[in-house]
Amino acid sequence: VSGSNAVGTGTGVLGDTKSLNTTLSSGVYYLQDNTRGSGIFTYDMSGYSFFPDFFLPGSLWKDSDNVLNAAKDKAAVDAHYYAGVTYDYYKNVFGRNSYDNKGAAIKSSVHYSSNYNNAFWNGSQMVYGDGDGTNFISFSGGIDVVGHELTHAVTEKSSNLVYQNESGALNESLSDIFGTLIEFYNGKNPDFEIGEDIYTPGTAGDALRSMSDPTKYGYPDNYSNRYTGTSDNGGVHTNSSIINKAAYLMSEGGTQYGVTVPAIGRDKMGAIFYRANTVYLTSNATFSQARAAAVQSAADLYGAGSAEVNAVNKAFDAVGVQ
Ligand SMILES: O=C(O)[C@H](CCc1ccccc1)CC1(C(=O)N[C@@H](Cc2c[nH]c3ccccc23)C(=O)O)CCCC1
Ligand SMILES: [Ca+2]
Ligand SMILES: [Ca+2]
Ligand SMILES: [Zn+2]
Repeated sequence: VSGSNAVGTGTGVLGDTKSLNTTLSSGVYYLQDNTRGSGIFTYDMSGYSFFPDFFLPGSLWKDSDNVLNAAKDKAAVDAHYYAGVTYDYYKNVFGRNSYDNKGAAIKSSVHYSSNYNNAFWNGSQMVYGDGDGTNFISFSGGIDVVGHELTHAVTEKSSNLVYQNESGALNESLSDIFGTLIEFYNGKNPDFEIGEDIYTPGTAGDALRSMSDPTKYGYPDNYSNRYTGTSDNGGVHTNSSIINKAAYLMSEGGTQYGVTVPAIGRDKMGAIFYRANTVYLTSNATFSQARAAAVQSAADLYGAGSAEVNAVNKAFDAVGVQ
């Protein structure tokens, strides 16, 4: 909508208060943030569940008084706010202006379908379900989930890794890696777990995946244990854990299968994977090619004989990827 910039307040999925960039138009406030790129727009799908995709994005979220503290507001508040944090991360850390580096408008829809236990990037926008309330709560309540989804858009505009088999697992891992780095950038209860804030509200301390110990949830932490079947596009959400573990080891250090990896920290790990995604990886990249891309990226950034290059090699050794 066309109108004037406003700042509202809202309550998020976890009950936390945050300020929101909104737009005032004809006496109505909209979740339209004009301060970032071509804007961040958050829409309402109202739980409509009959062929919902046909109705995306839904209607631009409107509010009467710029105070979004009702129960149905929470998912919209977090989708809007965390999209802004994700925009800020890519802009401030890598100088990237939105997911296309050309300031593309960022669109999110919440209350997708009914009891929808997932979230996704559909090629044009982010879409969030509310969960069934037992297995999941509203997916936009997880900043690592929001960062994960928007990173699919970054990857699409960069390496464009094909969403199946090893390239698909790399695609998935990049989304978990940057979803996590965005969670650390935001600074609230950051961890190397995925989806912990929106998974099983009745159970504390669990998550969808763990980058620090994928085996906690039955996922592989080495190439020899990779899934080679066809479900989930060839196990893209399973084999991603192998690369996730390598990224974790690079960042935090550690030893597995007799290989010790020295820590280089989150920021350098992020810089290496960002350069790999935007400069070296091609759409059909294998895990082995990802190792080469990460090594080359580290060499470009820190020098051929650097401790960073050594850490990258050791990390991929530790997960059995040559
Ligand atoms: O973006 C993605 O990779 C996932 C998108 C999945 C999807 C793809 C196509 C159409 C609909 C949904 C969504 C997320 C995901 O990892 N989903 C996993 C785990 C999962 C979420 N809800 C589930 C319900 C049942 C089983 C598994 C799941 C999956 O779809 O496998 C990413 C972060 C959290 C949710
Ligand atoms: Ca997390
Ligand atoms: Ca839980
Ligand atoms: Zn994903």
